Amino acid sequence: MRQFFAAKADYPDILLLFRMGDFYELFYDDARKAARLLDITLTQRGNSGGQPIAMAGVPVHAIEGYLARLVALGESVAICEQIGDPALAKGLVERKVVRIVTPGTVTDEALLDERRDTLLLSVSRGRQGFGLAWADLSAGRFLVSDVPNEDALTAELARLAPAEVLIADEDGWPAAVLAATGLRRRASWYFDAETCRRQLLKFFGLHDLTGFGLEEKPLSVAAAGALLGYVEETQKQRLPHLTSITFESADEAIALNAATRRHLELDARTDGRIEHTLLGVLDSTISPMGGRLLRRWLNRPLRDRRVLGERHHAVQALIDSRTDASLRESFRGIGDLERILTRVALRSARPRDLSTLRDGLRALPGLRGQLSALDSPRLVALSMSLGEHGDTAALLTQAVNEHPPVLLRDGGIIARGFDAELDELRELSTNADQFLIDLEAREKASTGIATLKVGYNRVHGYYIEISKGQSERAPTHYTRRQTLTGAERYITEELKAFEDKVLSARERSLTRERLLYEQLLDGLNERLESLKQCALALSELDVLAGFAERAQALDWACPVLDDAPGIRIERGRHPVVEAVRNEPFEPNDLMLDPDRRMLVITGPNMGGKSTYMRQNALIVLLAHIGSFVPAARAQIGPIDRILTRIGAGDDLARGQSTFMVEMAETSYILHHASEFSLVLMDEIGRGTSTYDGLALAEACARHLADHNRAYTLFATHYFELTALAEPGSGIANVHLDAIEHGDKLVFMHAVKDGPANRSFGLQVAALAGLPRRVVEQARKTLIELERRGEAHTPAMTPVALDQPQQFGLFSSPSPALAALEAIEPDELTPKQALEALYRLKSQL
Ligand SMILES: Nc1ncnc2c1ncn2[C@@H]1O[C@H](COP(=O)(O)OP(=O)(O)OP(=O)(O)O)[C@@H](O)[C@H]1O
Repeated sequence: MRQFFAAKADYPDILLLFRMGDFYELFYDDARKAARLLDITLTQRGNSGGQPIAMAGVPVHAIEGYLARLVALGESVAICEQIGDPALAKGLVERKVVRIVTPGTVTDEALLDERRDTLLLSVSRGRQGFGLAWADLSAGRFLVSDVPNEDALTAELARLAPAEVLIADEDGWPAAVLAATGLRRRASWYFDAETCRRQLLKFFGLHDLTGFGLEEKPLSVAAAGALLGYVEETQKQRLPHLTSITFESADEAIALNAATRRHLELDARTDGRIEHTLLGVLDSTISPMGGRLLRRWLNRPLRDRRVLGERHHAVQALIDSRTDASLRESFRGIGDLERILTRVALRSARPRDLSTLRDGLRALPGLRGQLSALDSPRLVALSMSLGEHGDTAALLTQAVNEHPPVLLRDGGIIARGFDAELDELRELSTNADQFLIDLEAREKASTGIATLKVGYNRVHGYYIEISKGQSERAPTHYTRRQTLTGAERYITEELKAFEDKVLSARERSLTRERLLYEQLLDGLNERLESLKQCALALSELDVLAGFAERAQALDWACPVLDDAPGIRIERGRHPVVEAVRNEPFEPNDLMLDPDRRMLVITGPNMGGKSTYMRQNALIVLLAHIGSFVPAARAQIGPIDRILTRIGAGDDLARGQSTFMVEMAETSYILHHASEFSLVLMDEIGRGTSTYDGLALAEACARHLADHNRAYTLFATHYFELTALAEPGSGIANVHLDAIEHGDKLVFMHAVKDGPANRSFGLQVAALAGLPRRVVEQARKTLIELERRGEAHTPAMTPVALDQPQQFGLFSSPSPALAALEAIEPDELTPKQALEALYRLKSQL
């Protein structure tokens, strides 16, 4: 226990797994926590200070599975191993923490999600905003950025979805930070900008940070330094694969906040699954690294139209030359080079990593050959980045067996003919039998003793055995080793030498093999940078070829991104709805420009309003990651943000009601939308009473049209809003329709100009299975309301809206009005008139 307490003292905040024979044991609170998290049995063992010690354990052979579960839950774990051979230890075997596994720093293949980056994020703060630094240790990527305010920080957290977040142990952090998984508080001094700067300079061996563009960025530097400190502390080894820091500027990307990502279901549905998301439809990449790059692209649509144009052009070139299919075929054998290279750098690469790397590099000449014929600047650049790597492939071909075993431990990795010494050692152990047969024959011949035998036993080793009767004839150079009842056993110089060689040969061959393996890793590490480049180029080619495949399979078109403001989409479709529907999808156009900035979309429930709005956002987004789009034609001017307010989901966990969430998201939109933003507003105002809702919806629509001047799609059930589309307002009406066929409703799903004239709410309710009696009752109430409403519903004008009580469906006449109606002015004296006026006033 003393040993345990000493180890635990260094890791008070994380679970300590303490190796005891075939188990890793946890004690006290760690045991209780692990028992809860892992559903393992909590037991007791011995006493400490009169109290029983709580204990829980997991078997050593199953550790990776348990670690994976803990890490997924955001837990960190220190692993305390037995050092040295317990059989040789005098007394207690020595133990030491050799490995710390944290959610954001894992690099073991078994603990990582193959198609998703695992990020460690560090956040610093100052008067100008927040600094961010994040690293994907499994890929050797290290990036920083800074954001001016809490909103932008929240958006970045949603984009990066880090597995672990480091912050200074201080108060007042924004809610989004505090809600992050794997949140770890570190002492504030870890975030000291000057110390961090020195730390970065030391780590990268630099004199200043200008090369990384970080000289004037103290917040980013603080975040990066704190991150690096944590990584060095937990990894307990050199990190040669972190070679630089990239500054990522927010202006380069189309801004998407957390709500927009959620509403558009880019790579996860609200329930966290990826089926029926944009990524689910879009991802046809072959390699895991391609899959990860695509996810990064999807979460960060770019604004640089030159880069995007090159991507579109590359996809078109792959389609035109029909190269995409064969290219994709070559990717099948390539594997996850990016993560393999990290394991090479961290020296945890397994034998099969090397054979996969070898096979990948062997495929390069073929790939480059396929690319060389293509006239696309991006593909040419990628082909260059692939590099040659012929010598590395040759080295690995010579060095590594075609099909090496899984583990280094048992040898058999290094190929024959690569190293003479290893070959000889292996020869010795495998050819021992033949040597002994030969030796026996030779000795028989030279001594003339026909019964002479060569044998082996574990205690005495090799021997030559001669029966008692013949032992007189043993030559003098035979040394007696053992006497049995019927025989004598001897050893000779030659046999002794052979014994030494053979017995140690296996041991020596394994040692030799390990040495050669290390040398091989050294060699690969010298070429790490260019190999990493190659892996990145392969990932991008995989994504682009995947785009080409999708474009053809799903009939998508190349979008045009140009300077002319506006969004013009012909025959656009919703990629996900189209993919999951059995019936054909009805394509729809969109036309927005500076004179037609807002569409008020009306139509029946289930008519397709939400689908239409989202499809346009997804088309804009797809165009900005370099993909083709589900439309016949798409021409898109500059876009800076996509903002959405769609559907209502209670955020009860954060103590916000449906309406509160709706208004908070709307407020964000009104504060952030510019004339280059695409805004989707779905049924704003429905979370409150009719008048409040209508008034809010109208005011928001006006603000967006007049003030933000954003491209806005505004779906609503308030027909009153259709009156906003006055000439010169920049607002137009479009609608979706349905037709009644007896009891049935047929939704047309086609977007037409002008406002809708009916909502079909009751019909849709009936379709949804509402009891007939309820629907009938609703129908009666509706007729009554419409009768009353007709008398009171004026056109939608700003003046009318200032007096909302005048046009609502539920308004009942005021007593003052009734009294006024009863007054006959001609029959009143001036005094009575004045009194009536006072009475009326009091009735208001
Ligand atoms: N263009 C289309 N072509 C074919 N089917 C469509 C189309 N648009 C929508 N749909 C189908 O209609 C369903 C309802 O669409 P959506 O949710 O967009 O309607 P809505 O008008 O927003 O309804 P509500 O007002 O009730 O929210 C979708 O799930 C989809 O299956």
